[in-house]
Amino acid sequence: MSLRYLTAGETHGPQLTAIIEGLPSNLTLDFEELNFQLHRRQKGYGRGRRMQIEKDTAQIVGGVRHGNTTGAPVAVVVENKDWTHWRNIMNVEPIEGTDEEKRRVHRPRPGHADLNGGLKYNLKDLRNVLERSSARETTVRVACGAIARQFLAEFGIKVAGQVIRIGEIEAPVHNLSIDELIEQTEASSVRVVDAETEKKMEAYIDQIKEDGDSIGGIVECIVEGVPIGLGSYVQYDRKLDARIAQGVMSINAFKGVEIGIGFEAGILRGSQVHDEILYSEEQGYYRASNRLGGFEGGITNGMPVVVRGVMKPIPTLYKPLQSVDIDTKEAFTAQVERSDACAVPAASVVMEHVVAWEIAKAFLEKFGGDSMDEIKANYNNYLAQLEKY
Ligand SMILES: Cc1cc2nc3c(=O)[nH]c(=O)nc-3n(C[C@H](O)[C@H](O)[C@H](O)COP(=O)(O)O)c2cc1C
Ligand SMILES: C=C(O[C@@H]1CC(C(=O)O)=C[C@@H](OP(=O)(O)O)[C@H]1O)C(=O)O
Repeated sequence: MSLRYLTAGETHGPQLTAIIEGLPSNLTLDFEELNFQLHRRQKGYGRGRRMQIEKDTAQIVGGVRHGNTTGAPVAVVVENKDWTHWRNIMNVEPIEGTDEEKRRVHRPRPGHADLNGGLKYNLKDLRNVLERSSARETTVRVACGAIARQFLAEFGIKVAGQVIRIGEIEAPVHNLSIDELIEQTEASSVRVVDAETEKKMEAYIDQIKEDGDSIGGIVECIVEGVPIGLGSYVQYDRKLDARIAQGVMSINAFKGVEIGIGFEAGILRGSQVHDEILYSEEQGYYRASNRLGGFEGGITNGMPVVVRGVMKPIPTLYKPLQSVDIDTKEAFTAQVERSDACAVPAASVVMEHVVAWEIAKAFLEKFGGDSMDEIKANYNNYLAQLEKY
């Protein structure tokens, strides 16, 4: 059975829920580390007031005993603290009340799922759309990814993320190791490694917010220690770079994905793009560069996996754009809901976990087994095979 999960829950409902299937038994979970990852997603300069209300904590309500997975589906719950303020508005049972009391949404926000969702599901209260389309759902996606990340760590695979750009401001290129990158971005409010860029980005976000506007950016995820051979060229849906791209594109507000140098590959010559092959006794086969971001033929080549994603600006604007009231069809400005001005730093944490998930899934497909011991034996066997090749 391949690794998979489903999520359920609304942004202002009682909780988000995820059920993960396909995890092996005897994976020891570090709950503190899991909650640390949820906490990281909540941070980042430019977030709105909601993040001050929530204190995201994962409750594991199935599939784990005494800290270890059992092989059964793992069920994860994250409560919405804000629900206490929305209890009546979000009631499952019918309740009497005016539109105002029900916080009905009827002036769709351009760029959010409001209008498309309303038309598609024939919903006249667009709250029914935004409650589920909200990026609040990424909380439990991070919880699932954090478990995947712990699984990968058992095999020495490390995941880092950083912000490359917020609007007009670009972070300078650096040469840090993955451990240094993890440490330094962790200490930054915008998840960059130098203090000067951090200050510039903060001031820029302040200005955008003051203007009643929003801003997007570019984020990067790096995964080190990935073995050669995950994914496959033999079938379109087994290409791991393609699966990672789908995962990244599925994050709310993401509009594009690049692997390695990505779109630059359309500008440069072949001799400037392809990574030359080298061999040494200690390292085996390796590459002189990593422009292709760790992939050839949809298969990992042992170099770090490097993925970039672009996030558009947040659709909810405090100075709203033109829209149409779905009741009267009259021109109106879009509804204003409480909102972030910039969620790029938070989104980079989401991307790390989405990428970790896809790699863990491909890892399990290759070295699959029902327990950690079985997977480790399969993995070591494969490493020995590579060595003999
Ligand atoms: C971490 C994160 C936080 C977000 N916060 C908001 C927000 O506060 N307000 C908003 O309108 N959109 C926010 N978004 C973006 C919307 O969820 C997204 O634009 C919407 O679901 C429509 O989907 P699409 O942009 O992928 O087409 C956020 C996205 C992410 C990843
Ligand atoms: C709740 C989260 O992000 C939310 C994502 C979001 C949206 O429309 O996507 C809108 C906002 O919701 P609210 O109106 O309740 O403040 C964000 O706060 C979160 O990231 O946990």
